[in-house]
Formats: sequence, structure tokens, C-alpha cells
Amino acid sequence: MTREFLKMHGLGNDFVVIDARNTPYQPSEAEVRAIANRRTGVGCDQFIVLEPSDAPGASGFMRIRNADGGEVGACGNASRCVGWLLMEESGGDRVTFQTAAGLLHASRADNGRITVDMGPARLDWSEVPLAGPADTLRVEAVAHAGYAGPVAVSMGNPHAVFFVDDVDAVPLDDIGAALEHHPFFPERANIEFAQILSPTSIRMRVWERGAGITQACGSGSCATQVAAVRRGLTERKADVILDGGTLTIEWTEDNRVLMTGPVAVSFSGRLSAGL
Ligand SMILES: N[C@@H](CCC[C@H](N)C(=O)O)C(=O)O
Repeated sequence: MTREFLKMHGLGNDFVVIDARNTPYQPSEAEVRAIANRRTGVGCDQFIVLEPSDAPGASGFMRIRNADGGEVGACGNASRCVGWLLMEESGGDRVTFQTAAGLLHASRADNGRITVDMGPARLDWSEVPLAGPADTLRVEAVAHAGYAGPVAVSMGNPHAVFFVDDVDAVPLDDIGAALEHHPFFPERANIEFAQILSPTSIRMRVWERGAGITQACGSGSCATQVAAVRRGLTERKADVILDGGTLTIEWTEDNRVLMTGPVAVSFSGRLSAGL
């Protein structure tokens, strides 16, 4: 049986989205890699399957797989896309859905943008996780290639945020994989390099676990804003400017991280039997 899919993106971070609420779908890692392949498949950074959820109030369960086939707990840009899809379906202005990391709440914002409450930032070393006790405000064990120790944050997935003076001078292609696989990250990590432009504006580039360099990372933007506030570099609400565009991130006093940004549908299609 072939499956219908939607190709969506958030600021160029792109997804194949499959609705499996009525017909179960559990592709193997090799099948996800084949679909994500940009030459011979559809091509995507993440592969999203919307499944039924038994959580009270949830409209579905968003299962997230990276382009390498591995399953992960969070994806901010895909959360806006799935939130938008579910609100279009219901005609409502807000929706709750489930992920491996917990329940997420999405709502409509200005100019067609979507806000997702990405939940709490997790700041203890064991929650990121790191390989051993460390101050997550400055993880010196991960200082690398002249870059000082990053801030470590979990947004339901692990992030390490390095602050630099010139983000465009960072050779992300050369050092991203080594940092993702650094032995101090037992579950690997998403790697962000960030440059403070003003108290309300950060420029950030990302190397994603399981996907490499992407145009944007929603959970990475949340982690970056949390890291910047913890270091005293920005106000609680700031714009994060990525290669693919801008997200607005607010870290509230009660430890909720609110992410607002656009969603887009690129095309729909049907996976061929070979995929
Ligand atoms: N692109 C995503 C993050 C996807 C998961 C990440 N690569 C991981 O392995 O944790 C986002 O927008 O947050």
C-alpha cells in the first residue's frame, strides 16, 4: 500500500508528514532514510507521523524521526506545522497534541503565524542529558576548537548553545558532526552557534542531530533564547534569526518556552511502492 504525504516546512526546515490516525504506519529506519533522501526520495530533515493519542484532550500523537531514521522527542518547526494542520481540520484557534516529550499546545498568532508552548526548559545535567555532573551554564568538557563551553538545555531534546562574536565565521560543516557525537552527550546533541545582536535579537546557525545543517531549528531557537537569558545576554522575549527566517521566542517567568513563527505547505504526494 502506498501512503499519501504532505511536504511542509517551517523556515526551510522541511518535513514529510503522514497522517496515520486511521491506518497505522511504522516505517523502519531504512525506510525513513529512503524517504528523506534528497536525490532518490522525497527529501526532508524530519519525518513526521501523526498517530492516534489516548491522552485526554489531545488531537493526535506527533511521532518525530530525523532524516537518519532515529526517533526523537521534540521538533519545534514541525510542531507548528502539525498544530496548524490540526487547527485547519477542526476550524479552531487552539489545539493540544502529544509528543514523546509531553503534551504541546498550539494556537494561532498574528499574520498566519502559529505559537507553540514548547513546555519547560530542562536545565539539570541529567535531563539534557550529559555524561556526568556539570554546570549546564558553561559545559567546559565540551569546549571545542577554540570555542568556550556551551550552555546545555533540553527542550525535550538535547541542545548545546555556543555563544560567539561572529556566527558566520563558524565552520559548522567541519565541526558540527564531532560536536553532535561528543562523548559528553550520551544521546548526541543538536549544536547551536549564536551571536547576540541586541537584547531582543539573536543570530543563530544550527547543526541538527541526525540531520546536519538545517535552515532553522525551532527547539534549537528555544534552547538558544533560554541560554541567552541564563547568561544575562537578552531579555525574556527575543527574535532568533536563522538562515531560513525569524522565530520569536519567549521564556516566561514560570518556565514555559513560547515559540511563534510561520508554517508552509510545499506540496502533497503519494509515496511510491519502492519507498
Ligand atoms: N528541526 C527540529 C528539531 C528536530 C529534532 C532534532 N534534530 C533532534 O535530534 O533532537 C526543530 O525545529 O526543533
